[in-house]
Amino acid sequence: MFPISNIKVAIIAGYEATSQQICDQLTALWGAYITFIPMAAGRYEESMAQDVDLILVSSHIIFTRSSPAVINKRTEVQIIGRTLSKAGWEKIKNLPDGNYMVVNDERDSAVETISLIYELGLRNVNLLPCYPDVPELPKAAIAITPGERSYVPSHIEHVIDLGERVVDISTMVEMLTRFHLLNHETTLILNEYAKNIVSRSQGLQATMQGLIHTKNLFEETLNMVQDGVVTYDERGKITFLNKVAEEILALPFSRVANRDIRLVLREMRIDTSFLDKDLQNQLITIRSQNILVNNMKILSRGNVAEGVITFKIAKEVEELELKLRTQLRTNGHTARFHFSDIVTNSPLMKRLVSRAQRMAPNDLGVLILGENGTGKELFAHSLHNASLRANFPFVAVNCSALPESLLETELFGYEDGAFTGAKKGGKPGLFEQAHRGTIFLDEIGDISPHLQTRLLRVVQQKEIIKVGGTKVLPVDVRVIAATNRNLVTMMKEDKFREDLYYRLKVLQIEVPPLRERKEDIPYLVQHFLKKKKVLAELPEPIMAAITQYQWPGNIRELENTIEYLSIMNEGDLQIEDLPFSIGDSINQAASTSEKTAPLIETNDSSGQKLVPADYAELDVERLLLELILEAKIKGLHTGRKNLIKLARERGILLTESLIRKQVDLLREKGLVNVQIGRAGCQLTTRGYAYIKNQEQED
Ligand SMILES: Nc1ncnc2c1ncn2[C@@H]1O[C@H](COP(=O)(O)OP(=O)(O)OP(=O)(O)O)[C@@H](O)[C@H]1O
Repeated sequence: MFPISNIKVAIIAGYEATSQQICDQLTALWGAYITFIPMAAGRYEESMAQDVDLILVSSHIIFTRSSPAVINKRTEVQIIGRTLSKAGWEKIKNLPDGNYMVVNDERDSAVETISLIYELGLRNVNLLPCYPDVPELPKAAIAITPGERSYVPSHIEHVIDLGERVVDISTMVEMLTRFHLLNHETTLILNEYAKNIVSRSQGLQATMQGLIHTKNLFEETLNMVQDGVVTYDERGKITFLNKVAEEILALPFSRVANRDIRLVLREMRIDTSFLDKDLQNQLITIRSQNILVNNMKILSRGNVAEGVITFKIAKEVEELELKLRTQLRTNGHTARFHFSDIVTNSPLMKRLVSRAQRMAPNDLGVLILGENGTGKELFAHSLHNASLRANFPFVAVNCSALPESLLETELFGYEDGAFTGAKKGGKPGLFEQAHRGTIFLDEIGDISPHLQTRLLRVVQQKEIIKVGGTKVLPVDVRVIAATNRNLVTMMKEDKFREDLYYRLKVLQIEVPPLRERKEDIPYLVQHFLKKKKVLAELPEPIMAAITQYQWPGNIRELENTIEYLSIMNEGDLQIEDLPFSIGDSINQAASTSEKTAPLIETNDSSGQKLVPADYAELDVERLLLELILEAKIKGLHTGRKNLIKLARERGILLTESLIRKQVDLLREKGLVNVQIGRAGCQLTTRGYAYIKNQEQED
């Protein structure tokens, strides 16, 4: 354990009694911070033998009397300034003109007291020194003495006792500053003390108050910081500990103030090697707690470095990180599905689900293969939710959705200033955001060779380097990848890295297409109808058509079809209400067996006869522009499917290929804009004008 106070100060005065008296005064004020050792002038050696941090001498005279040989050159020496108490000063401050003897235990002390009284402002009196072996007693009827009544000549009847001289404020401030003890608490003590003494240096006191205020403000601010902060000076002496640092080290600042930082840490069995360099976030152990430590040197005075150490409790950082990750999960990085969401009636699929359930708690990578829309993502979500990482983020990335450079910065993040326009402070990548969770790399077969190489590093070494950075960041992420492409063929064609393939496919799941598990179709239809809550079941002919269809878009296509039928439903669903592709394929199947059958010729729900449009008679250009406008007004997507549906409502049958061709022509004429993706086509200003003109002509 540390002693109550580690700072030792020797007090040397002409007489032991005087040094004891000064010692008592100072101990009463600062005993909690400093140990004072009283010494008589004749016993310097003894005091020097003690390893003290400072020697306080009662006057210049005592200092010059001591033999230089006995003054330890390394120990600092400070002269004690003394003054009068307010009560003592009150007794003399209005004395009338005249002679007064000033009595003390020795000549030097008497002279000192005289100069003090003059300095404090009593100038109208004539003060004469008087001490035990004075050659000639001064001619005065009144004696003034600072607590040394016993030396007053016996014939003097009128004695003014000023009381013991007291240590001046400036001496206290100098001593406290030397030991970095000037803080809020010590300032309060100083202020109280100042009320009862006459200060010899009023100006200095005011300046000091200002400095103390600034310092207190600074320290209060550091006490509000949530990290532990320790500062030390160029000699390695501790100059400040904020409250958090006191808690982490379980040490009050007063016990370590001005002590060597290395010694203090070593006494606590803390590895001090971090003090030799500037470092960030090194993990050390303090009192069985994992602490992240930062050490920074500050060149504030010439070339000598002072230092600042900050401590963070690693658990708190982890908790914060966890909070951030929980937040991330609520911000979208979360797995929505569980194995129980996989609807199936196929023995093949049931076996697959049970295999996947066994893979889930294992931390190995999983490669999911299968055509588009077969449910690969559903499996990835379910694997994560059934794993030990379920409480951490699930980050899904579609590798084919972004251009290479963007995908790279999304995945790995970038450092501050990595490229023009890079966000200040850099950006964390998705791998970082998935830390302790799972990253799902969908369409992995679409990534470039360069990214394949970068990915290999993460999968192999579990570490990333940000774009434009050099720092290696460890990440703890499980990788689940999926693709509809044939990676084995791609490897043979040198389009996919073999080492990456084998790393990814430690565990493999192959989701069969819907046409290979037809028994799932009615089951899934029922499931999606229930979800839509519009229809209880589908009419038999539609159900038959759906079961017959090959479903190239698999479950996604089936789900969309059910959604489409729910919208189309007006109580009497017909086969022609099926999306064109399905109806088309059924008809194609029919036409191969019955070559004479018309493309589509039936009644729709309104009893209107639908026939393929006679395009020669139709202003297809105008029709399409109107349909696009109508879709826009109805808030529908302007894709081909909706345009076909709207045309049907007008009793006109359009084919997808006709629409595609026609839209191309309209675009060339500047009447429509075609946007890539799901945005579909939009009328241009010219397109609107065209319709308007046509209407006017009509
Ligand atoms: N067995 C199933 N039970 C219920 N819904 C399913 C099932 N399989 C797939 N789905 C649904 O079908 C849609 C497509 O599934 P998912 O996105 O998982 O397929 P995918 O194979 O990842 O597709 P892609 O390769 O195009 O990314 C989703 O809405 C999903 O919820």
